[in-house]
Amino acid sequence: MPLADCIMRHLPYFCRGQVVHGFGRGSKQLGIPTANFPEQVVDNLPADISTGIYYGWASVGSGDVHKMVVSIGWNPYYKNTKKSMETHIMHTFKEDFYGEILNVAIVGYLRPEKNFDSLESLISAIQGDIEEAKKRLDLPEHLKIKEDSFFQVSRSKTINGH
Ligand SMILES: Cc1cc2nc3c(=O)[nH]c(=O)nc-3n(C[C@H](O)[C@H](O)[C@H](O)COP(=O)(O)O)c2cc1C
Ligand SMILES: Nc1ncnc2c1ncn2[C@@H]1O[C@H](COP(=O)(O)OP(=O)(O)O)[C@@H](O)[C@H]1O
Ligand SMILES: [Mg+2]
Repeated sequence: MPLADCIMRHLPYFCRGQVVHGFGRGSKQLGIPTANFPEQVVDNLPADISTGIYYGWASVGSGDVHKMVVSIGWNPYYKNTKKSMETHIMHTFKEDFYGEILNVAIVGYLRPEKNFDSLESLISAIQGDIEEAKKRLDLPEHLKIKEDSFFQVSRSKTINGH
């Protein structure tokens, strides 16, 4: 089966988990903070979902649903030994949300993970991903996922306190 078919079979992919600390490499200082999922959520990803850069929707706790990009893999630029799943939400938050529940719906695939010659080229690739994701998420087929009951449930759950 072609790689893209393999990936698309799993999309949209919904998952949630508590936001944990990453490697603290200062992605925040670079203007691109990424909310990291715990190991358990990463281990639960379908075995044949390819590592790479994806886009979709995300909410924190019972908050609003925003556009997001997510990186799944070993960050070849940093040569991580542990697979990570990190979400950058296209929204300015008033404060950090470590420990809160992050809800994500992955709807599309952008590219494989790559190594880069410099930090600047990694940053501009990520900025390119963000712009591309913003555009693609305006397509009706993706916009409808924003309204999915997955996000509604997380809202009512929290509001009703169970
Ligand atoms: C949209 C997006 C694309 C990314 N693409 C790559 C990539 O191609 N190669 C790579 O090594 N890391 C990539 N990263 C991961 C960054 O290297 C990572 O977010 C950074 O190391 C910060 O890690 P930290 O949260 O542990 O501080 C990407 C991250 C995002 C959000
Ligand atoms: N727009 C955003 N997208 C993702 N995380 C954000 C955003 N704004 C603030 N944050 C906070 O920044 C943290 C991630 O920053 P980062 O520099 O990647 O550190 P870490 O290495 O701990 O993941 C998230 O866990 C979250 O609490
Ligand atoms: Mg991070």
